[in-house]
Amino acid sequence: MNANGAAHRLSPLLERMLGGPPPAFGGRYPLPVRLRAWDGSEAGPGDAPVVVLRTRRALRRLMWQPGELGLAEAYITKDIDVDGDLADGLRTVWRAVRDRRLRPPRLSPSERLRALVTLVGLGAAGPPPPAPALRARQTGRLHSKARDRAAVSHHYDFSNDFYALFLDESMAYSCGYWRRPDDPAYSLADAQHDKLELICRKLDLRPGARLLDVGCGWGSLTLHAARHHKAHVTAVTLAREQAAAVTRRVREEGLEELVDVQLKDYRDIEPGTYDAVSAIEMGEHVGDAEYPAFASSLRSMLRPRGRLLVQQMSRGRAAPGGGAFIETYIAPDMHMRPLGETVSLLEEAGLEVRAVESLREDYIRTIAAWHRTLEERRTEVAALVGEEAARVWRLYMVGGMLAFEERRMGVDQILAVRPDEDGRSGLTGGGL
Ligand SMILES: C[S@@+](CC[C@H](N)C(=O)[O-])C[C@H]1O[C@@H](n2cnc3c(N)ncnc32)[C@H](O)[C@@H]1O
Repeated sequence: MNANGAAHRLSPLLERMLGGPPPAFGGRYPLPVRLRAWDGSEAGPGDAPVVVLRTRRALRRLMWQPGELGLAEAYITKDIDVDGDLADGLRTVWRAVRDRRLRPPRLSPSERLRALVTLVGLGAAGPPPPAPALRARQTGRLHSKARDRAAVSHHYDFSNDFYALFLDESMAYSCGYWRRPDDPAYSLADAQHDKLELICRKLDLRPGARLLDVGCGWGSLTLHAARHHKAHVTAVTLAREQAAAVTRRVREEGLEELVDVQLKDYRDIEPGTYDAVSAIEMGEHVGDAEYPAFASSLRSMLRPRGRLLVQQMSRGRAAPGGGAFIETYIAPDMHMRPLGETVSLLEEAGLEVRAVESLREDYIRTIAAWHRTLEERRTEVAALVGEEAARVWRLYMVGGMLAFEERRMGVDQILAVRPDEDGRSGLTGGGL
């Protein structure tokens, strides 16, 4: 073993930089992971997940951009890696942050100087490396129509072929409803079908009913409602590639009489009196200040006693966005809030909330299924979108799974009605 190897020189430095406040009886918390450096040297606990610093450039990234984004970018560019299961590695780091055994880097001026000397000694000091080209660049006023269009385009116009590689055949890009999770023959496609059916039942869709599907994605609910329930659907998306795909699918299935696809912002939807409105994992894009007006416009689109189904992710008030990595590489400008606050906002808009159902565990299963397929098809994925994008998506999937597993995020279906002026809801009480 090389006791003078890079890992041995880095380990105490990182412990000093990142270690939480010392435990009651002195000493420092050891790093929660084992380090393996580019020269093959290793340091740290023997039974911990192994973080591999493949290059000296990894240190430059972390030095110039400490924290979540620097770490993520070092992973994306393959400067660092996790040996074995990425979820184990992230889970370990996340728990150490949660338990304050790790903290954001903080150094006194003299420690900073010593850190620099160590890095120079390792040949790892230098200017900041360029960021990966996949970064989203957001300009303009937050949630202006132009900025929202750009944010939506960054994520959803990325590549229809790529999404088709890992979504099930319905192309649902939202949490499924796993009715029989213990049945090995029960698949993601079954869970998405059961989710779509559940939504149609909650919305009481009957032949001829008029549904407005706001944020229709690649058309999973739109097509299901038209195909199986003979509903007339107005399907709205802000993503050009999605609108083109839904239009093509509608034509292929001969559903032109039932479906009208509109490429537009929800703020530009023509007034209507729909029997039902759905917003399936679209509200996360709306923004905090804009949500009351969004909720009002959903209500205004309903006829009296019409029903609304919102499926939406939730998150603690202290961390309403997706975090630095997701904001920069996946979906900029997302805003989530605790479930109860969304319920209040819908009620303040004049809607009556009738039922709330949590699907948190279902999202762990849904993302696990997407992730499994992306891993099984990793060669095709890399050929289609490139190795860096494949690594962005691996990080996104694994990080998302952990967030739902550890209850940092939730996802819920909220059923609401627009009562008529005499207060009648059209529902008869319990039981949907
Ligand atoms: C996560 S996808 C959900 C897709 C679909 N509902 C499903 O379950 O598969 C979010 C959708 O919201 C749409 N969206 C986001 N912001 C929007 C806006 N300002 N106006 C209209 N649609 C928007 C996106 O275009 C995308 O179709």
